[in-house]
Amino acid sequence: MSPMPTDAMPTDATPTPPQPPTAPRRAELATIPALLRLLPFVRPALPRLIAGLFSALGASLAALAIPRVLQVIVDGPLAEGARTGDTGALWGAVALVLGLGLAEAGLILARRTLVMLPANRVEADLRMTLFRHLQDLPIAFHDRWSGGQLLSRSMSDLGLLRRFLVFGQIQLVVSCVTVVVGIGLLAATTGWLGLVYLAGAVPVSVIAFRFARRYRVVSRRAQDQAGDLATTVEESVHGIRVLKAFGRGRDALASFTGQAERLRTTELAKARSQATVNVALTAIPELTLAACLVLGALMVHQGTLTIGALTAFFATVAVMSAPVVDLGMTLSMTLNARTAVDRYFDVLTTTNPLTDPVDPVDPPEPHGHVRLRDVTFRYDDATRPVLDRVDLDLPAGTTTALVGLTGSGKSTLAMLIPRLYDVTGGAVELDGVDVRRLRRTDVRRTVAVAFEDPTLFSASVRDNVLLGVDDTLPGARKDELLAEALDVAQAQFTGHLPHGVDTRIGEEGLSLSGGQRQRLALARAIAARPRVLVLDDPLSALDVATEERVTARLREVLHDTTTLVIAHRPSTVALADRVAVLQDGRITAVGTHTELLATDPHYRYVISSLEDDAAEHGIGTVPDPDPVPVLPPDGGGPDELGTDATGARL
Ligand SMILES: Nc1ncnc2c1ncn2[C@@H]1O[C@H](COP(=O)(O)OP(=O)(O)OP(=O)(O)O)[C@@H](O)[C@H]1O
Repeated sequence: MSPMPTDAMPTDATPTPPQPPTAPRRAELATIPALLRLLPFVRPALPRLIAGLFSALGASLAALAIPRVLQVIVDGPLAEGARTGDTGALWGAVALVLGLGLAEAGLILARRTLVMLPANRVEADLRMTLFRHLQDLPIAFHDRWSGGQLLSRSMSDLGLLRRFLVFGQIQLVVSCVTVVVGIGLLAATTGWLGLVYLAGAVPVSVIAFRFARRYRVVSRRAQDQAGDLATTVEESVHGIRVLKAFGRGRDALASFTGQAERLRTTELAKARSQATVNVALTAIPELTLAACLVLGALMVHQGTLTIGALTAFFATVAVMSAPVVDLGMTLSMTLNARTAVDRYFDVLTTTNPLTDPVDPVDPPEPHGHVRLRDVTFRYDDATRPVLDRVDLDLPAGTTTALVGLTGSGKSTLAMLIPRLYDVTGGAVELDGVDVRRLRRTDVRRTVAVAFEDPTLFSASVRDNVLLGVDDTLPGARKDELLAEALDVAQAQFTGHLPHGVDTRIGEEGLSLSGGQRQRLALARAIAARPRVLVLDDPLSALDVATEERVTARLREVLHDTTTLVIAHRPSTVALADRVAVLQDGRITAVGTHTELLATDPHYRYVISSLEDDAAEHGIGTVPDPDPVPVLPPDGGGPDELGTDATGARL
């Protein structure tokens, strides 16, 4: 996830100016083509949605037929009854009106029933597709996109789309049909009166068009701001310990309040725009109606219109008034849905450059030989490469420690091996095959990683540790792997958890200490029984005694596994057969710890600074067989990585 936005951590309570959305955006389509992008998802639900649409149209036509029947009643049986006192024919007409009313109610019920279920299905499909795509997208994508933006796109935007499918789209079509048919009927049956009413449609259309243009912009802004706000909530909850420890709760609150205020302002602008259009859409038809009342009365008086026709005119206008008054709401729902579609497809159309090859190579019998050939790597938004023509050979079954100053690119190099990023030059090879020519599943079956910052999921210890284990293995074998991995990682504490290895841990489960979490992450990497193991400083949170026990057990089990261990503590170097030194993006030396101490001043310098750190924190160091004086590299001035000659960070 992207780093905390600057306005999430202000130094004072002054509201910061509106920020651009943290997520990239693309060129926009017009509303209808934009909404049609949903078609592949909506297609399975189309029969029911179309049936729902016809039900709604039927209900609308039944409503429009009632005024026609009223006209017939008023001009026929009612006028006849008033003259002759015979009301027999009236009851038949009343029964017809009742029948039409019941038909309208029944069709509305049918519409709701038909549309509700498929719309929920479409929403679920959209959500699952997005989640699958997010899982597939490379880390580089997640570096750029904030969590809140992805959360709001997969939750609130899809909720908007469901509401549009259930109500908005049908209402839009039905409103248009009702208004067009209604105006046609009025013009056909009442002549001038109908045309005067039609004249009111001109300002209504202009206002609706202008509203749509304005509302689209503000709707997009609101949905983006909601995503940014969700990011701030996520980061504040995630970083609650830091905020509390540094007493920055008030600042976080001020920042959150600023963002929430901006969202409120945008929502108010939305509501104001909608209210204005609603007033216009209510007032214009009412004014037109008043004019029609005067004209209608005159026409009846002149005998050019019957009372029945005038009654039917007003009854028809009553049926049409609801869609016209609701037009503002229907339009805003449509535009919100359109924004949601844009935001959804912003993510879904992001292509993954890190895909399986068209013609993958079947992996050879895995031995675990890793080779980085002339590897260059530059992050997308960086100006210069982190790794520059790196050559590193990790023979099968060997353990290599990677050592370098902070920021020298160790973690980056480690992430290239399981192909979490693709090299920008050169190649990473597994048993002689470029990892880009292998299926990603084959690469990740061969390579397992334990990161320094261990992520545990809201699941049992068992599920967390067996995450990388083949699902098809028999239960007894999985139990064996679990027990061995927990033993190697010295995670015996899991036996004392309330439900042992079935205890739920992670965000929604039991909280564990940093060292306990690290040991489970290490156990997870070991349980996968990979041919290649990448350990990114996996022991940093352990105390000296535990680290020693873990190191001893790791040495036993790693004897036939190719291991690259990133060492931030001198004692971690003890795990390795040999050490590779990373400096200024290049591997500058490879050898045993003793050889490098004797021959490589930069290595001595790095080890010395690691030892200083370790001493400061009271943790283990590598027993030095032959102490060598530490020389500062390159004359001892502060280097570009921000350390001084003593290795202290500046
Ligand atoms: N996602 C990213 N996007 C852009 N630059 C990045 C990204 N991740 C790391 N970097 C940059 O790449 C360089 C190397 O980072 P890396 O984490 O690989 O170093 P490291 O040697 O593992 O550091 P440390 O010892 O502190 O963990 C740093 O300058 C860092 O700022």
